[in-house]
Amino acid sequence: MTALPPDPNLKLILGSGSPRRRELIGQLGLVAHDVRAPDIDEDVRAGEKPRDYVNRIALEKARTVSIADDEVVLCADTTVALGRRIMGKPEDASQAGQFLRAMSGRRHQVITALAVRREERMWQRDVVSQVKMKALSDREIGWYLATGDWQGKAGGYGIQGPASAFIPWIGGSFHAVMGLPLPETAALLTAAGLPVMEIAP
Ligand SMILES: Cc1cn([C@H]2C[C@H](O)[C@@H](COP(=O)(O)OP(=O)(O)OP(=O)(O)O)O2)c(=O)[nH]c1=O
Repeated sequence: MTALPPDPNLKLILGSGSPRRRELIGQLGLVAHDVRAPDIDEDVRAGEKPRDYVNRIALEKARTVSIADDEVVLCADTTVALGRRIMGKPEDASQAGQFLRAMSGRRHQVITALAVRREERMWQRDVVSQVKMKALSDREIGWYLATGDWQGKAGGYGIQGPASAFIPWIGGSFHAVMGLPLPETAALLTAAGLPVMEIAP
């Protein structure tokens, strides 16, 4: 991964409509100059493995967002994998319920892929985390679905919200499960020349 020198005039574009990602870049002390949500087809290809899928989607998002030469765009994709099964954002509460029943009492993986682009150069990383979900009763699933918190979240749950009551253990990065691994994000943006964690002279 080639690293470019820091350029104080470079502007950060958040290539994501996810409010979680906007909040998480704030933890790195970053404020996006603009937010441009990518609009791409997120369908899984036949036989595609979860890790290949998320990396492909993150790259496609970063290619799709229009940027000027003094801008760098950060895109990400998060998906839940139960073995080879890919669980994206559920279409409705019934599908969210199916996902939760499938994950109940088991471990699954959450993969977040990052893609940073500046002009035609691309920097990419992925982070794989393991998440254990306790055995869920129908009552617990019903309660969670009624909160509406499952909407717009891969696998139909958010570790940062009420579903935290279902997750006794994770191995990996909490922030990556939530949508953006922070050390890796800082490293990719730094490599692309965006000043992150710089001490003013
Ligand atoms: C597993 C999990 C996912 N999520 C969220 C993170 C992502 O926003 C979402 C997965 O969908 P993504 O397709 O990664 O992102 P998005 O559609 O929300 O936004 P964009 O494509 O514009 O970047 O699921 C949580 O917030 N908490 C969790 O615990």
